[in-house]
Amino acid sequence: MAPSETLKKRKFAVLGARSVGKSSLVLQFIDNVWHENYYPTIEEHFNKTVTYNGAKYDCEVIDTAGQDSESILNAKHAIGIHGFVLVYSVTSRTSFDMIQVVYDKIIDFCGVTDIPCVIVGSKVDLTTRQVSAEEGQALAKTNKAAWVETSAKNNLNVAKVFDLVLGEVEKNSPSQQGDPPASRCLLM
Ligand SMILES: Nc1nc2c(ncn2[C@@H]2O[C@H](COP(=O)(O)OP(=O)(O)OP(=O)(O)O)[C@@H](O)[C@H]2O)c(=O)[nH]1
Repeated sequence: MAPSETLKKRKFAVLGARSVGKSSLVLQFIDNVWHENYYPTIEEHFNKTVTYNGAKYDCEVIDTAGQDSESILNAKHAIGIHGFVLVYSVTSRTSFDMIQVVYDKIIDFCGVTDIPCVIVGSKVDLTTRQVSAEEGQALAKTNKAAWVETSAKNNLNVAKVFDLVLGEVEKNSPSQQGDPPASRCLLM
């Protein structure tokens, strides 16, 4: 990197129902590791430098605890966040239904109509599918979000998730030179 070139910082929150594979996705992206065992997450932060459109970005990824429809959105997972990764499992209709719930909580909290976001259908290596690709795409279209299906187990489309969310963030960056607004949330 040229001395004058500054690393752009971007912060992403990974949200979704319990056990959909958020941590597995993040760990595969950050460290290229895969764990079969399930360890519920409280909250973990990771950093990775990625290149997008020839520029280097220092990406902070927040792996959050699983949500349900009763969960209150943690302010830390909306304020100062540039892009959102919303994960459901293609093997769980309930987790798919949670995506709109979480999306709506974020836009309500931030007082905006849409957010830079990628919707992720995880665990496509499993044969017990409950949510079709068409349903995933339709949900993403409704919410003006990017969409992709992944398998953390087989490292399928994992890097693409973060490429897509970075793309959604940079799309909203006016000049694509400066920093885009971080979720446009204000603390009063
Ligand atoms: N077959 C398969 N299993 C997966 C995949 N991703 C995650 N799992 C499994 O699903 C279980 C839950 O994965 P986690 O990554 O811990 O899920 P999480 O969403 O972080 O869970 P919470 O911390 O409770 O929110 C674990 O047993 C993983 O091994 C995948 O791509 N394929």
